Amino acid sequence: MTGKHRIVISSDHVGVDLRKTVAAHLTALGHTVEDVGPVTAERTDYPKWGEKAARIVQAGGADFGVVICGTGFGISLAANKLKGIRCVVCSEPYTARLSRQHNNANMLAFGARVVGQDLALMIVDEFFAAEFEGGRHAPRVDMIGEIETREGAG
Ligand SMILES: O=C(CO)[C@H](O)[C@H](O)[C@H](O)COP(=O)(O)O
Repeated sequence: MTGKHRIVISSDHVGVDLRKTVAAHLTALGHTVEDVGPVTAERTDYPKWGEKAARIVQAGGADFGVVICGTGFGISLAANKLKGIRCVVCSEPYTARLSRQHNNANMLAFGARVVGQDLALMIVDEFFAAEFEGGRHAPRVDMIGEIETREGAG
């Protein structure tokens, strides 16, 4: 999946400013960005924003999701509750690239209290420039889906 993507982005209250910066950056790069909020930085709860973006990715309404909270942890944990979502927390570009190449991550999370704006944009650029390599990595990613299936049936 090279080139331009459909990307949904959300945050909690901590990530609002960084989310708007990242959304503008991705739009300027030619991606189609759906910013699902929140609009203001009024205190809110990260699980609902992680779920909101993840449901859109899961339903095929976006190719990828970007979610931002204070650390990236809470909002990624919520997103990863949905079957088919592989949301990774990245605080630097190397793991962002590898998460696409090896893990076929379909959502990227980071913390607005962890990374600054410049580093966040480097992380995003690396994530969206990389492609899943398939090969030996494909059955491992499939195994994650099989765990989800077994868990759902249990
Ligand atoms: O990082 C987060 C969750 O993993 C959140 O963005 C918040 O920073 C954290 O939950 C603290 O919330 P607060 O109401 O801003 O203190």
